[in-house]
Amino acid sequence: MDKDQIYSESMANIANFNFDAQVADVFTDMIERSVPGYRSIITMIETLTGHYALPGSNLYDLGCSLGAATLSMERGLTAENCQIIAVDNSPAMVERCRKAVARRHTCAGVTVIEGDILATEIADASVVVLNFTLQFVPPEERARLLERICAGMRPGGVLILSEKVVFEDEHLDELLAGIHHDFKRAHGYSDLEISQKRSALENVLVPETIPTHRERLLSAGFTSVDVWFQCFNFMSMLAIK
Ligand SMILES: Nc1ncnc2c1ncn2[C@@H]1O[C@H](C[S@+](CC[C@H]([NH3+])C(=O)[O-])CC(=O)[O-])[C@@H](O)[C@H]1O
Ligand SMILES: O=C(O)C(=O)Cc1ccccc1
Repeated sequence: MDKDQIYSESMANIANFNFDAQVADVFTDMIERSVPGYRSIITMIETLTGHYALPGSNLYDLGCSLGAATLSMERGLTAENCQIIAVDNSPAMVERCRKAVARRHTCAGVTVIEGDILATEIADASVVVLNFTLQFVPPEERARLLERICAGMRPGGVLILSEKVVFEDEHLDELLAGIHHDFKRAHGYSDLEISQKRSALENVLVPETIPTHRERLLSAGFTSVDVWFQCFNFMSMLAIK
């Protein structure tokens, strides 16, 4: 696995973060060293898929990157005749995701689509995964996307929504952001790398509070919503239709 060193040298201008080939090449290393609990969430998506997937339904991985959640869904799937649809709008990610899926010969029912999740039809779904993707969608588009996802789901289906979050309590917010930086330092990132990446993510990754996510999911039509995993300022919610 290639090591993420994208922000290791001092940069005069820091461009907005984007999912290009340079990021795609190191993405697994980057996300594992940057997101506390990422591996646990990926593993649990397997268990959750086993529990919620309904026979003959569709399963979606929206913003699939290299397909880590897609492959986890595929491993956990026991229901018959399901289709897994993985979508990402980064050509570099999609190209690598297709290769990863092709390497697993059990992945007959997986389709990888290069496209915008804001324009992807969601139909007859029992499991939908937004694993650290909604945070990159413009805030004003988020409610409409969640409404469309809910409308395209079967009753009893689940949306797994993982996000970086902020906290209303300013002291707690600073504390958990600081602990996240400690986590990154402990995983080999320098203060320069951490601060340059923070600048690149400004206005690109827009985190919200847990109550904002909960209320919007309920307004979108989900009946039961709660956090099932949290590590510092990263969490994952279940929203059941
Ligand atoms: N509008 C959009 N349409 C399609 N894709 C999008 C859009 N906006 C962003 N993306 C894609 O969403 C992904 C977000 S990464 C997901 C990790 C993965 N889920 C994982 O479980 O490893 C999270 C992170 O980097 O923190 C990128 O691949 C973008 O190209
Ligand atoms: O690195 C960070 O500070 C993050 O917030 C997580 C992240 C992980 C991978 C790509 C973009 C953001």
